[in-house]
Amino acid sequence: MPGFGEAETPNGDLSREPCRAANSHDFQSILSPCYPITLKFMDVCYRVKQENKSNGSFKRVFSRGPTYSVDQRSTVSIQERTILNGITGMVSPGEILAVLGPSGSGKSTLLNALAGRLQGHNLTGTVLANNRKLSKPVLKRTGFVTQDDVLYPHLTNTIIGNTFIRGVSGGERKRVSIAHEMLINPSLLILDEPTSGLDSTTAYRLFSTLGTVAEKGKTVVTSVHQPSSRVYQMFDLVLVLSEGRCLYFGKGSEAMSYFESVGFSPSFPMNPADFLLDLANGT
Ligand SMILES: Nc1ncnc2c1ncn2[C@@H]1O[C@H](COP(=O)(O)OP(=O)(O)OP(=O)(O)O)[C@@H](O)[C@H]1O
Repeated sequence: MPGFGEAETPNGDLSREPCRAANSHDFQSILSPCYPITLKFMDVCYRVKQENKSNGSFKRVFSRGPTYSVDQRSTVSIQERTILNGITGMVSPGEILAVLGPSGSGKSTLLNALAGRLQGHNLTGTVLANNRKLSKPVLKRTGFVTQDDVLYPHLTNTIIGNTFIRGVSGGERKRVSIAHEMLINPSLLILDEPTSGLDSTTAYRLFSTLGTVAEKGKTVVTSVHQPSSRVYQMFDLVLVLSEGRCLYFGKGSEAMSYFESVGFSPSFPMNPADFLLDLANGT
């Protein structure tokens, strides 16, 4: 597994020669294919303001003709909701970081924050690539595969299609989206639910491919809903989210022993991912 500063040669081999861009920060070298990215994120929080409409009592109004009601005390209050709460972690070239958590726990929001896709004062905390704030050249070296298949749905004459325009299956479209992002030879590849719509064998194959991608010195961050145990063991690092908070960040292989040490262990052998999701769901 390559460490920071190890470079990929043009033929795809990993060399021990330090990557020039890791040591200098000139614009040209940052765009070269051998630029390895270590991603650090500290105390990432994302808050949104939400409108809460509450209807008070209704007054029945009687007049000639039909009876109708008037909303007398309809109020609108603005409430702040915390989607991500103090998320901290790090992932290096050659590693796969998997973000696990129940639906609505904040996985997509975190990936968007790490990919520099969330801006404004709603987002606080720090996201660094090689100890520097995310810059345009770094973002150009970042591939992002969204949860939805957004690849060319408007081009009705492609064989890709979308939900309504059948070309290829959803899973195949997903893989085309991933291949599309791989074309830019990203140093950092972020994938939101890449295995949704895939059967477990295909999901396993996909993660095997991502493992090969990581071995070439890329940094891979992915959210995943319900990985099988053989997929789980491919994750170097795991970050478990529950209602926007981090339940666990560390090596995937050490998650079970960590929870056992704090008094949580399954009563029978089970897929670590299932156990972690149960914990995140509070069951
Ligand atoms: N801009 C926003 N405004 C209001 N609510 C938001 C916003 N962004 C995210 N949320 C809410 O934050 C929560 C987390 O959303 P997010 O999509 O990150 O969850 P998730 O873990 O990826 O879910 P899923 O697995 O279902 O995709 C959800 O309840 C979502 O509705």
